[in-house]
Formats: sequence, structure tokens, C-alpha cells
Amino acid sequence: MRVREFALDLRRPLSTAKGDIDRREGFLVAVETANATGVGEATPLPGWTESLAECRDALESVDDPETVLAGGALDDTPAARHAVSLALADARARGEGRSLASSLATESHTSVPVNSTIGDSGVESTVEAAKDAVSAGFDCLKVKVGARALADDIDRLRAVREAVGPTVSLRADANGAWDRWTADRFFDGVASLELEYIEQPLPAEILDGHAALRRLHDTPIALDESLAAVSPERAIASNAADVLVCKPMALGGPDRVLSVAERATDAGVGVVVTTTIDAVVARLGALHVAAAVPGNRAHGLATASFLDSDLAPDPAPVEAGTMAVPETPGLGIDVTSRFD
Ligand SMILES: O=C(O)CCC(=O)c1ccccc1C(=O)O
Ligand SMILES: [Mg+2]
Repeated sequence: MRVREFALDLRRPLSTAKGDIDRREGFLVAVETANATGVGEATPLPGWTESLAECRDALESVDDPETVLAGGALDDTPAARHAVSLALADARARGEGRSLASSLATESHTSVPVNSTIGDSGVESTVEAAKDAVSAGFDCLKVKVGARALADDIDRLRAVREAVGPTVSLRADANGAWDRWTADRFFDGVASLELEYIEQPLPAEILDGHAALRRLHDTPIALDESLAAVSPERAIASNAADVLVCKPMALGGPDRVLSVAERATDAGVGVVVTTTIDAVVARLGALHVAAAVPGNRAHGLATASFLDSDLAPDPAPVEAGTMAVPETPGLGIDVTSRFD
């Protein structure tokens, strides 16, 4: 397995309740199988995955990718596991002459709707970002909350709803910033705004608190951090979520997301696939996975615009709030020159 390190600055930081993301560093990997070469990406995000150093060590320890993946040696390093799993899936799909999405599912979407991701900022700039996104064709917006006073966040959401009208879908993502009391006040404050869901209002470990919020309020709840911190199975079993936010990079690869999505779908829980602000290879991987999961919710994949540069030209740019899934074999990108 070949491994190449990369670092990409963000054009603009993504501000969240848990701090700003302003740079992404990771590894591009290439694996050779009997009939094809596949590529994958590990872009760890500490707090969500292992550190960059732990990821490097894990990738350097891989001799035979298939054996290592099956043996579970990468289970504690999800970003490293993601790279290996994605590269093998890319190689398999290329070998079959099919797109990754169609090799992952018998019926896959040819394009998927995506949300615009709006970071924490004041009311005016939040509204400006929301209007820009709607002008660009997005009909689903996800606004980061939880970084400022509760009343200010409620004002931001109200102002956005007023600016974009009733037909645009709105999501709020608190990244686990609140306690039960604060979350209750937020749910009350936005009750009339018809939010599609509130993502991770409480800290990751608190499944019973999310289940209680879900019983008490009408606005649906999505869980994100809880999936890696506790487990998707327990999130489903605890009736703590209407939607699971599945990050292939944090869950350990496309195969992991597909199995979570199957269990969620059986339980009547929705699935949304998102990046961790990844480079083009992992973003494409997440797009193929999103295309392979059931349901028609907008996914959190419109994150290329946060990057100042990328590893290669993007074969799946966002157009009018939608991403078309490449139909060429595998991921639909050639980054082999990066390994020369
Ligand atoms: O879901 C999206 O719109 C984009 C992805 C996103 O918000 C995100 C990106 C990096 C780290 C955490 C998160 C998050 O969903 O909490
Ligand atoms: Mg989130």
C-alpha cells in the first residue's frame, strides 16, 4: 500500500460550538488488487477520529490491506480504516467496471440533494450566507448553533426562516453544546420554525437525554457525535434519534456506513451522510455511499467550497443544491499522479 501525506488550508474556517476547523491534513493511499488499483483517503479530525500521528502509524503498519481490514486491527483508528476500506472498495468497483455507488447497492441514486453548511456567525452574516445558498439553488440549509448565547441562536434561526421562506428545509447543528435545560429552551424557541431536525443538541454520551427531548418536543432529532462515542446500535435502540448523521471518516469507512444505514432503515430511522471537510477522494467516497443508502434526505457533502485547494479537480461539483454521482468505474477520479 502506498501512502502520501497532504495538507490543505481552508478558504474560510468552519466555526462550530466545538471550535473552528481551519486546516485539514491527512493521507492518500493506493492499494493494488489482482485486477485494479484503488485509492482512499484518511483525513483524521481529532475529537472525531484518531490524531494525525496515530493515523500515520496505523497506515504504516498495513502490509496486506484485505487481511488487516478483516482482522479488525484498524478498528480503533477510523480514519485509517476509512482509507483502506475505501481504496479496496474503489479497486473492487473498478475491477467490476462499475461506479462505486452501483457496486455498493443494487439500486443507487444517480444524484443526491445536499445541504449548504453555514457556520456560526452573527445574525446578519448568517442570513447573508443563507440567502446566498438559496440563490445558488440549495433548498436545505444546516446552520451551526451552540457557540453563542441561546437567545442569539434562536434569533439567527428566526431571521433565516424569515429570509428564505417556508419551503427551504432548515437544520440546526449544536455539536453537543447544550445541557438539558438549554436544549429544552432552544426547542421551545424554534418550535414554530418547522426545522427539519436539530442535530446533536446534547453531549455525545447522553442518549437518554436525547430520547427525553424527542418525547417532549415535536422538532426531530439527529445524532452525529453519539454514533462514534456510543454506537449506532445503541442510538437506534434508545429511541434517541429520528435521523443518524453518518460520517464515513468517523465511522471507519463506506462498509461501516452501509451497515449502519441498513439497521437504521429497518428501524425507521433516517440516514444523512456527511464529510468531515475532506479532500476530493473522501468526499467522492461519501457521495457514492450517500447514493447507495435508502431515502431522499439532503446529505452534508457540499463542503468542497471550504477548501482553498484540493488534491485534484472535482468531478462532482455541487450544482443547484445537488451532486451528480460519477458513472465512470470506481470513485470516478484519477489521482495516481499524486503517487509518482
Ligand atoms: O453536515 C454538513 O453539512 C457538513 C459537515 C459538518 O457539518 C461537519 C464537518 C466537520 C466536523 C463536524 C461536522 C458536523 O456535522 O458536526
Ligand atoms: Mg454534526
